[in-house]
Amino acid sequence: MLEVLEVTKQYGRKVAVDHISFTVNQGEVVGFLGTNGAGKSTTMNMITGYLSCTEGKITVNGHDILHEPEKVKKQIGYLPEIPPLYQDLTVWESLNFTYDLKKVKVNKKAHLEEICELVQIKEVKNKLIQNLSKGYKQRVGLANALIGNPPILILDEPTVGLDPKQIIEIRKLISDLAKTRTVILSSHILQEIEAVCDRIIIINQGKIVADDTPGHLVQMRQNERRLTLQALGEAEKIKDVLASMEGVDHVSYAKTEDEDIYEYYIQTEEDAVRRKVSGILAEAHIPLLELHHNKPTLEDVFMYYTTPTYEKLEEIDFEIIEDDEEYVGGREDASNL
Ligand SMILES: Nc1ncnc2c1ncn2[C@@H]1O[C@H](COP(=O)(O)OP(=O)(O)OP(=O)(O)O)[C@@H](O)[C@H]1O
Repeated sequence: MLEVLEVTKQYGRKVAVDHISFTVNQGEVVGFLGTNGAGKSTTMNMITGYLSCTEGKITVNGHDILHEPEKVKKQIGYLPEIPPLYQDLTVWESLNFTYDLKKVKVNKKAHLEEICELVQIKEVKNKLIQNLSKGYKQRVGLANALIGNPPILILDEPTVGLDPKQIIEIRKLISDLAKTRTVILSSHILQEIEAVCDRIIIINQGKIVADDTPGHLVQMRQNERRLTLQALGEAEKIKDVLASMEGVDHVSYAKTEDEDIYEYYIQTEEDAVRRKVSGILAEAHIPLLELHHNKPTLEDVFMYYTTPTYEKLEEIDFEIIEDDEEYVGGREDASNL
């Protein structure tokens, strides 16, 4: 079990990680999510002992990374964002070098061959690392992390910079590895996290803002129903009609390519609103052209926990005409969750 307890990291006056705590149990596959600069790499570097904590404590199966670094490091395989590979070694030389550094005890040749088979790098074993594609370099990085059979794998953005085919291959490889190991995976790619992880930790500005299963995080946003519709007529009048409906929290609108048609964005916590919209508009003799119910996705969850209010509005795919003060309230609620 990995335990991160009230851990803080300061770079000079910059607080990169701020009193975070979480536990990862054996066999869990945890996605570590956050925007650029949120503190993911700093946290991973502290867990793996590459960086010391300014405050707090990290233990792996009861061993403190600060006091028993060798014991902890033996249990962790780390694939940093940029794998540190000696470009002028062949793949096989690189693996041998890591094996020696890690002072692994199992039969060398058999162990390294098994890993080459697992990450599918047998065919490039004798190639110089500098001549490998980025996808293969990532596999070699992963192979290095697997030397010594560590039960915990920490992977920092393992698919960044890879082409779509390589991404699919590495993702499949991670899923296979996760069957028998504890994995902490940092990524910006939500489909990746959703495909591989059974738990998500979201970090924002150095603080943990969410820690749950992907399904439950999405479910918690179910209350926030959003309807998008297009209707024909005068925008302000239509907006007033929609806003007058019981259960509607907020309405905004934006231009479409057709100058008579605006798109309306309704925020509500009641499913009944969706059922009543067409009737209300018909009563007011307003032709309804389209109506969509936007179900929350993991992307919505991520945006909810990591986006400042003003960006949240900009992120919507059309020009916002209204100022939305209710979003400000919503944001404050969000940070309390
Ligand atoms: N060595 C350093 N000195 C000073 N500040 C640093 C250092 N390393 C990171 N930071 C700062 O600490 C914060 C967290 O950085 P970190 O690299 O952990 O974020 P991240 O979530 O991994 O981001 P990314 O997704 O871009 O890799 C950022 O504001 C970053 O600028």
